[in-house]
Amino acid sequence: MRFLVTGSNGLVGSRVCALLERQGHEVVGLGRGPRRTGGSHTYVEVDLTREADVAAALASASPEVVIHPASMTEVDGCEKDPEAAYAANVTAAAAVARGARKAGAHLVHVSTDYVFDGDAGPYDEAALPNPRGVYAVTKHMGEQAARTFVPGCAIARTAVVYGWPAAGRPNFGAWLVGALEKGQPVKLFEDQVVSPSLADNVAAMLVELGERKLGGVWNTCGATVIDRVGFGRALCEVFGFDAKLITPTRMADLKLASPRPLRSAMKTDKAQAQLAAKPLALAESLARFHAAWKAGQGG
Ligand SMILES: NC(=O)C1=CN([C@@H]2O[C@H](COP(=O)(O)OP(=O)(O)OC[C@H]3O[C@@H](n4cnc5c(N)ncnc54)[C@H](OP(=O)(O)O)[C@@H]3O)[C@@H](O)[C@H]2O)C=CC1
Ligand SMILES: Cc1cn([C@H]2C[C@H](O)[C@@H](COP(=O)(O)OP(=O)(O)O[C@H]3O[C@@H](C)C(=O)[C@@H](O)[C@H]3O)O2)c(=O)[nH]c1=O
Repeated sequence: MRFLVTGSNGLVGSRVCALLERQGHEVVGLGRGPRRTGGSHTYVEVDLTREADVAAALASASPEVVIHPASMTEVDGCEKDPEAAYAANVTAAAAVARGARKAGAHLVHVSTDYVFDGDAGPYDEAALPNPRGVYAVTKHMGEQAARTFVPGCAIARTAVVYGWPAAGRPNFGAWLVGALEKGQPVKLFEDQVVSPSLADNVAAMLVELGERKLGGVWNTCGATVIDRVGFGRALCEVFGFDAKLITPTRMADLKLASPRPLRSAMKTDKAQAQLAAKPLALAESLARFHAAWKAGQGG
């Protein structure tokens, strides 16, 4: 099948492209600026906020499936620059969805657990979003844009994505490993309960949603619900790092620009039951993360 993947220089997009290539699909990756990933897929440089350029890229690629992970993902950055957040998370999402519609392509639109207020997680796919903060609001608007132009699209929500090697901005897992392996202390939130997700596992679920042209909302995240300190301690056990380097802290103690949900974990029963690519439990995800890290170190 012919796939178009946005954000192909980013963490999720790069893993989606790599997996599609391994599976023998034709892949066109769209990214901003020069190509920053390997692989043999076609790469096209496009600023997704430029609607005419997006339309031209989609028309020329003529994909059967579009996977759209590209986004402004710096949560505090979005709060400080709502214009940029709106452009990247709403205008671009609408442009990609319009292009997919014109091409007659299926759309897998990638979104976030942060569409929820976090007052009552874990959430299933039927739960009603109540986004707080500019990142969350614009991601929710992006979902609506995708559904407007491609009603049969998949809305794939994921959460706290980590992977090695890190592509795109530093991810939570890679940031932790980088600090802990140097013996640097870290402060982790004990009061934020999430569904950490290994990038390769997320990619596998997104690709399946594309291949099977499934629509509707899907929680495409890890299967384990855990707070950030619990994640850090589990990571220390798998990597052999000193868990005493972790100091539990509360989110309110850090003066972050954007509000964040406290309990935005998501239920994975639907994906577990209906997808061949199952959401992985934390132990398995961390084992794979560790193996990738060791391989990257030549060990
Ligand atoms: N990472 C996480 O913890 C989570 C991510 N998600 C969602 O998953 C998706 C993928 O996230 P992830 O891969 O981690 O994010 P990354 O930040 O690693 O990648 C996003 C990519 O989008 C690109 N991009 C942003 N704006 C534009 C633009 N105007 N034109 C072209 N490309 C653009 C970025 O380009 P550039 O490199 O030039 O900035 C970057 O390569 C997003 O939709 C995000 O909201 C959901 C929950 C958690
Ligand atoms: C999680 C965490 C972060 N921090 C710091 C690091 C950083 O400066 C800031 C924000 O951290 P993070 O980037 O990991 O957290 P955050 O930006 O909230 O991560 C979110 O990203 C977006 C894209 C999503 O959609 C969410 O699912 C979620 O993964 O807080 C800590 O000091 N301790 C912690 O336990």
